[in-house]
Amino acid sequence: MRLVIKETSEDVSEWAAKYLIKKINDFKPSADKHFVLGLPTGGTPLRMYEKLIEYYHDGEISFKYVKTFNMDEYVNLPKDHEQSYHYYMWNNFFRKVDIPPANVSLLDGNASDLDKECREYEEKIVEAGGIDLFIGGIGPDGHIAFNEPGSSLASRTRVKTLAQDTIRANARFFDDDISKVPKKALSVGVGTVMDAREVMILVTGTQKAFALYKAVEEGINHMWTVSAFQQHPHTVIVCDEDATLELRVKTVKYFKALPDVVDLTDLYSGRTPPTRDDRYKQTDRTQNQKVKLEKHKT
Ligand SMILES: N[C@@H]1[C@@H](O)[C@H](O)[C@@H](COP(=O)(O)O)O[C@@H]1O
Repeated sequence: MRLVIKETSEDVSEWAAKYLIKKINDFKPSADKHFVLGLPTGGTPLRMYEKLIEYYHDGEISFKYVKTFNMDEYVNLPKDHEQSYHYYMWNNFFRKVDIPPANVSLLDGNASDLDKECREYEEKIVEAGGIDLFIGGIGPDGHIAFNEPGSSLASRTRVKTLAQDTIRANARFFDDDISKVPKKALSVGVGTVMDAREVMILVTGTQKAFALYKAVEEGINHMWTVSAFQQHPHTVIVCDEDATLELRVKTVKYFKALPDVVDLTDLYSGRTPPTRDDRYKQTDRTQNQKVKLEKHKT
């Protein structure tokens, strides 16, 4: 396991976005060789998605040959409900990049046979060739996806009843009304994520500090399901300073002293990254060219 400690949550998002871009670009995906990506929802990865969209507009990354599998979805929440993970993913990411809709897989929490839905999801992952990189976040109780404390560390995709802590934590998305939070969800299992070739977990904020300590410094324990990744050969946890508050100084110093997991400074191949203003200018230029062409035609 590698722990990458960045100063702020903004730096975590930037690092995670660049890391993913490097992984996809190094993979050189094509029509017959898709990069298969596991994706999370929640507040933590939101800024990473925004950055990926910006890099997509800058021409640094394409998702044309990427297939995605999301971690989880609430049961019985309509897909177009603002808090459904379908809504989150389409509105915060998918429809803003060039991923073909057919390449997107999300669990259907409204399926008539939920067990069948989960079984087929696992089969679909296998058919896609397995997941190259699974990105995840964690709950304050150390759960990954919806693998609540006590979940089997060998679990596969299935229906999960949410823990009271999770319902409470997610009430912020449902008008702070606990009664509105769905009580069940479909979730990939810990075993499903463990099967990925690589796992990247994002952890930010003091509210996650105890979970990070359990994940890194204590033993593997099904009461803190993220701790399972100590046994994964390629896990990188990216966290901010706030999330390290419960770690020993020794642990923090050790990980900070390690050389970078990968050099991400070459994303722009030595060029200066375009600023937001540059991007707007580019858009203006494209629009102006279109107007000129139209005028030329008439
Ligand atoms: N099922 C999701 C998890 O996949 C997510 O990691 C967690 C943390 O969310 P946040 O990033 O908003 O703290 O929330 C939910 O429980």
